[in-house]
Amino acid sequence: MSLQGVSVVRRRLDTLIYALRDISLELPYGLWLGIIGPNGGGKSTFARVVAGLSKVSSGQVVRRERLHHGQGAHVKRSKHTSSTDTEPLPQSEGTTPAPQIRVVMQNPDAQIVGQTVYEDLIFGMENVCIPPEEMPDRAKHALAEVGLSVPFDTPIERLSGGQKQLLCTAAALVTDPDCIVFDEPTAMLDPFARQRLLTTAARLHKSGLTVVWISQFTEELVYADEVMALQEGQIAFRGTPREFFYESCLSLGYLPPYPVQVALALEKRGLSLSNRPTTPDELGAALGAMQR
Ligand SMILES: Nc1ncnc2c1ncn2[C@@H]1O[C@H](COP(=O)(O)OP(=O)(O)OP(=O)(O)O)[C@@H](O)[C@H]1O
Repeated sequence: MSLQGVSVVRRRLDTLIYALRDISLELPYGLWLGIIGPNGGGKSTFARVVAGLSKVSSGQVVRRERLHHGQGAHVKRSKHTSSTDTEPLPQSEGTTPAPQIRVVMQNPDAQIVGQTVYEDLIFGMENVCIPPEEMPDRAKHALAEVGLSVPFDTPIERLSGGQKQLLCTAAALVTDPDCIVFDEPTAMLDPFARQRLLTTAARLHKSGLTVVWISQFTEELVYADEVMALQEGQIAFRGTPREFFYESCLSLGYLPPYPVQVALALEKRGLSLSNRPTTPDELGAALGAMQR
């Protein structure tokens, strides 16, 4: 998919504000795009545009179908001119289905609709007309994929916050999406549950899922192929996580991940680590190499 000069204008009382302003980028299949930005920076609006849940005020969203078994590519352009939001974009104009993009939001309770784990998974499948006989297998498979081993009939209120986010991810997976947009999915989780959700997403990404991961935590950006920082609806930075952490993070007002802070502190004392580590493992390897 690509966004070409996309702006989203919102009306607040008598003022028009740009929730997104002139955003152009490619989101190829298989990419992990990490997004960071302050409150009101435009992250959720971007998530909604990518998912086809928000109209754009100007510009184009071009949705390209994934190529399956030698089929020709099908390109779908959406141009919308309304400044209000929330009507789904028309998802398909031809015989080829539009790419499936699902969203996992910050608050699991706002998106879980079933009373039990299975009921919730069924709801998503009914929405996209999965044949009923396929549902139990798909549900079982999706739960296994996210590593949530609870019985189908588990009541939702028995799940922890972290388990609920895994269920939301499974509910997205049951429909076999091309892309999942995670909109600050760890904001309400403890560190253990955060890490578990992140590594689950990383595993799914390895098996081909396109991931858009929005977070206020810089250490969650290490998995990204590309990082985008949004400020006041505009792209303030685009590049690799390493470039972001070492070149732009601090100047944009974010504290880099701890291993980067250590490396920068060492750099200040004249000890440059050649690999510019971004993870504890990389930092350990760099320090280990210096000792030898
Ligand atoms: N439905 C709406 N009506 C009017 N203004 C809106 C609406 N949704 C978002 N905005 C405004 O658009 C701008 C971008 O909002 P958005 O929710 O996309 O930012 P965000 O980066 O996700 O913020 P947060 O981290 O607080 O969720 C903000 O100024 C916000 O107030």
